[in-house]
Amino acid sequence: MSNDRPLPHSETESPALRLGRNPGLQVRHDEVERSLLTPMLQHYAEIKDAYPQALLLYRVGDFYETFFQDACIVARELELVLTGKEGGKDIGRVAMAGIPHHALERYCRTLIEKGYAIAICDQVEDPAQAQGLVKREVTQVFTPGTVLDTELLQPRRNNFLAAVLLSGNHWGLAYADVSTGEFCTTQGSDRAELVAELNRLQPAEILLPSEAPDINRVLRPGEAKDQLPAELPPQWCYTLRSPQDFQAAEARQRLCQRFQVKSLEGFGCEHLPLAMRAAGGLLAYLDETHRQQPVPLQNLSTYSIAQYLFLDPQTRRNLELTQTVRDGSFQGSLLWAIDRTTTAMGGRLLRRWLLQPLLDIEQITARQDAIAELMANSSLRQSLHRHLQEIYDLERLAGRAGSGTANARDLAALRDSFRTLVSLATVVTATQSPYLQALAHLPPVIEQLADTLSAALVDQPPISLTEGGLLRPGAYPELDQQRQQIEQDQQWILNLEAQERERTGIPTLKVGYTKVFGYYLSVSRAKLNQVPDDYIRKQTLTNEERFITAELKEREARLLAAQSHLFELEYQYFVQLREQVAAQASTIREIAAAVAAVDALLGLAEVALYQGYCRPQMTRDRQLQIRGGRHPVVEQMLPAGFFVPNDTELGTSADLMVLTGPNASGKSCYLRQVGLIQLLAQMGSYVPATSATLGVCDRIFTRVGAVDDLATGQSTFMVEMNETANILNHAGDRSLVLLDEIGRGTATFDGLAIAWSVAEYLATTLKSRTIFATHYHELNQLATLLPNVANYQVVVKELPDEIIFLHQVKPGGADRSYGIEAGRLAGLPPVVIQRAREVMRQIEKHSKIAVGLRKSQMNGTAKTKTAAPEIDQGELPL
Ligand SMILES: Nc1ncnc2c1ncn2[C@@H]1O[C@H](COP(=O)(O)OP(=O)(O)OP(=O)(O)O)[C@@H](O)[C@H]1O
Repeated sequence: MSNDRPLPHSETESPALRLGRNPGLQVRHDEVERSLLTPMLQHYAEIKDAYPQALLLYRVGDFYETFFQDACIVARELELVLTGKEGGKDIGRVAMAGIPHHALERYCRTLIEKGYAIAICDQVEDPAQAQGLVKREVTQVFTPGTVLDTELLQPRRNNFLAAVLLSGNHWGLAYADVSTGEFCTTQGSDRAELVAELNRLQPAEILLPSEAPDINRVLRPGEAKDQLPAELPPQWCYTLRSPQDFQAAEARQRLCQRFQVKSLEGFGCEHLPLAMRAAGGLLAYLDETHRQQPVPLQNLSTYSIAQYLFLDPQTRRNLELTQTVRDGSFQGSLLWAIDRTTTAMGGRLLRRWLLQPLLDIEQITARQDAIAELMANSSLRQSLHRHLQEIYDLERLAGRAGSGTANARDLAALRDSFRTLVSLATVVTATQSPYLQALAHLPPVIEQLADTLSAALVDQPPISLTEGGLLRPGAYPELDQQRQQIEQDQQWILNLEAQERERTGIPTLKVGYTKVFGYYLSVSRAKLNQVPDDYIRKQTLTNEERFITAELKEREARLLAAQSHLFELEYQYFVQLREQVAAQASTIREIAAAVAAVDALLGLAEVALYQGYCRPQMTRDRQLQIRGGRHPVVEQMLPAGFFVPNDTELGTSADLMVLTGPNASGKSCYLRQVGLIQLLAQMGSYVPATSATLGVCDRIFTRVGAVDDLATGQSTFMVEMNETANILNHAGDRSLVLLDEIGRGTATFDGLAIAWSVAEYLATTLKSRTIFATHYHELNQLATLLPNVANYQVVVKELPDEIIFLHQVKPGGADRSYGIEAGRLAGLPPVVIQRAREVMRQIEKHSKIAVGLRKSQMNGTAKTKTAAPEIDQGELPL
């Protein structure tokens, strides 16, 4: 249902508008004469002035209401009914849309996902006690990159806030996840690398210094593209910030102050000005959005993108690492196929490993060693798995404790996790891998915290922190004393019923309690004549009369005062406990990182065992040898045993493989399989093959499929050419290049010419290890001309009426694509198929290129670069 309907004209048009505006437009909060608004709307408008960049959700009774322009947005985005509310004298009705308070989190999540910032304005006094307008204040501001609330975050994904600083072609990038405290920074000199890095992080919000007048404005995805530098993709959410926060001196001072250091030398960015300035700009924003309590961050860590295998955005997309190309779903992605982690922390780390594969063989080997050890010990695996199931999200819980937002259930979750960690330490004592050993030696403070929390907190505390029931009896003598007094008074009230029944002779007399009237004695109408003189009438109902006595009132007052004092005390002791935990936030996070790594490795060990993966041997040379390789995702999608394994050999004799074969025979699948095996190996995982020896790659490039990029106004062919240019400008002899059907989107002969020269350049100049899948069978000639090119084909079995796909990759070149056969299988009308066959025969007979190729095939195998095929588009005599 769309409620994006404008209010009737008469409802919004009013003489009280200060500014002239087009009739029919919704009135904004800053367009009306304030003094004419109702007191509540005046207050709303004042607060809205202070938070112009956010949607203001204003608590009224059981609803969070929005008014004016925010109401129109909220109604549209959340598909809510847009109503109106009387705005005040001469104002008429103004737009209003509300969400029920109990559904706040759900709706906030949707708004944040759509890139809005939200300010929550709560009632901060009891409406029953309020004199006049209830006091309200903004208690929380959520922006897409700064949310801390667990309910608003996805458990298995980081929620990154990034800050970007551009200076010519140079750039600085800092990012933080406020829920886990991770805070990193880097800089570089190629903007394409910046975009690739942003693509890896998928930030929820990017801060950008800007001279634009509307500083702090949140540009939602796709909005105000013209305010962004050309390279920065518009699909993210950007917040424009004052350049002041990004100035070197200011940024440096802010960072030093925050981390209590004299220089940033220890963090590695003292001499990386752009990295430092981006980090300072990011911190300034966090300080502003979390004024009441600073976000607890881990120490700033400086990294270089050259430490990791470089994957550009299209390669990440084409290899379907975290989502499929077709519909963006998680199912069918590589992460889906290999994620067997138990904890959310492990899930987040595995995603990071996948998107940031390693270059360092020692680091890769360390992960492989851990996987091998886990694979060899099934009881260790089972025991670890059982323990991991009992460990909550320590990273985020530590963050909530540190930011003062953890409730008693969060501390109980930490307590239970700490206890599990203590027992887990004994499980891993006899292990070898440093990854596992990291959990064997728990810092003593973890056990101490487990004891403190166990002694203090009840087993299952309530969510509310102000209604008692949080702390265990016996833990705090002061609370016990208070409880004792309360119990005495409660007992007195309980005894009162029997006592009064006896005194009055009314056997049905009862003691009751309501929130509004407190304790009372209830007497049925029939027995009213037996009520003693000291009873004070309080309330009359149809069948009964309710009374109090002076003594009951006094006890009640004492009881309620004692109870509220108890709740207050409990809260204070709870806050002390929370502070004790917060003080250890960084130790907890270190343990969390170790747990996450063990979880990720355990998951990889299980995939390796159950999917039959092997340990790849990693080398420093250029060898790429795979025996019995499989596509890790496709093999899981097919029934067991259906996937046909294939070998690959590159970097020894041949650098470039020309791969031909009929449509739908499995070329693209094979191409991706090689890329995925290399990537899995460099993240430290085992790989789907019977054996593999793999030289470490510096970059993997893919050019697969053809998609129009309508957003940037580029045609299919231009996208293809841009991507190819990017590959040729960045690939080297350490890179792996996977090209699928280059040159397809233009005239056949232009396409073939481009494909030929691209392949030749890759093989002769760049010497990248390359698989070049193509339907231009003419490219098979390259193997006769260049020593490091080899032909492979995906073979099919040809029967009289059909072809059978064998999905086997074998040496040699295919000479047919069976494209017409594929068209027939897809259901093209028989008459079209028939005509296509005729046309095909004519082309084969008369095309000069076909004739040229036949000639050159007959003329032998001279290995020279110049002997390209005779390409001349002849007239087709159809
Ligand atoms: N090795 C294999 N074992 C079993 N099935 C496979 C194998 N390789 C591919 N397939 C199946 O064949 C289908 C077609 O494969 P793919 O898309 O790779 O073909 P293609 O040769 O690239 O086709 P086109 O030239 O039309 O793009 C895949 O969806 C997959 O299910």
